[in-house]
Amino acid sequence: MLSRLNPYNVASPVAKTLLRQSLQSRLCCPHPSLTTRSMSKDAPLPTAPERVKIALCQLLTTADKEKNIQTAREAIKTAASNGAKLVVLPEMFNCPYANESFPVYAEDIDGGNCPSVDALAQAAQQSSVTLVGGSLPERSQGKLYNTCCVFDTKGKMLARHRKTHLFDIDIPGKITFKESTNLSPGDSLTVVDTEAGRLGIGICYDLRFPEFSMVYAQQGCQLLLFPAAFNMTTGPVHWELLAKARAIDNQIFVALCSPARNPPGAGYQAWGHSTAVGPFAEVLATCDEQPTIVYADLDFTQMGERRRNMPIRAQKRFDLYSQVEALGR
Ligand SMILES: O=C(O)CCC(=O)C(=O)O
Repeated sequence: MLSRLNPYNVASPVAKTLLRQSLQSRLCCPHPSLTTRSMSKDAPLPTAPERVKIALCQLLTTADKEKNIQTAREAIKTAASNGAKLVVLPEMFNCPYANESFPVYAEDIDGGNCPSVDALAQAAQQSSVTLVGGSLPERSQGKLYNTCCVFDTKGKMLARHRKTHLFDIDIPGKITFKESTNLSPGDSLTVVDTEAGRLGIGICYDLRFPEFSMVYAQQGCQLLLFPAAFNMTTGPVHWELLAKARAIDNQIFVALCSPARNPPGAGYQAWGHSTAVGPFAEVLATCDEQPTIVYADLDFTQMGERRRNMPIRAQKRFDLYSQVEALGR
């Protein structure tokens, strides 16, 4: 059994085996809202590494889809040549972040009409990296989603995460955005086993919901990855704070990958500041708003140490929290 004082120590070989067994048995009756990929009987789980070098590609998106795809390809190649094993792209990397753009740039992944997705698969394979392909507008059965595709080092798509919490906000005089005008929400959380570790995938606004990240931590994820595009109102105050909050809530690694900031006058100005945070809420790497690639070396064994030092998971008083859902409504 996992030690009560060390419930999260997924880095130890024994814990890894137990976690694997427990997750495999859970596959028989998975919770309908949780999608766990690459865990079929014929696809053995990749061995979780103890360390991984990640690259957060803060790309400048333009109205030219071809150009955006090419920019992504080049960044993936550069990141791999600098030793990154896991490469992450920003939210809506192939189009301007605007409700009017989503239907125009959308791709039908199931229908095979998806040049951006094909390019990502090829780039992952050519550079032999695990790729979390930011997000793009996906068209499926008459609906549009904000979708993140994850690829293995052979270019095979391991998972698709559809943004579950849509960005519908109104801060008068500052920012009003209603993603639900054109997009539909996804209905599942996405845990992906990759050569770079067990990943929990969210998109931007998903970061604001602590329960979302908590489920991923409970599922043994090592790293929470959020392609995201915060804005000039919430970015300065909430971006790093939220990354640190999710990291410290769950004693887990968190990384956020933003687009670079478009010039003043552009329809949407992203905050930038792509950032990786460790399980003690320490900023491991960050940047400003310019196009760049942020690299971070993650040592997953630190999660076990943090959780041993401060075993908050085992100390939780779930007996007192049962009304959280009712109170939240
Ligand atoms: O939560 C925020 O402040 C920004 C979220 C956002 O931009 C998004 O979900 O696309």
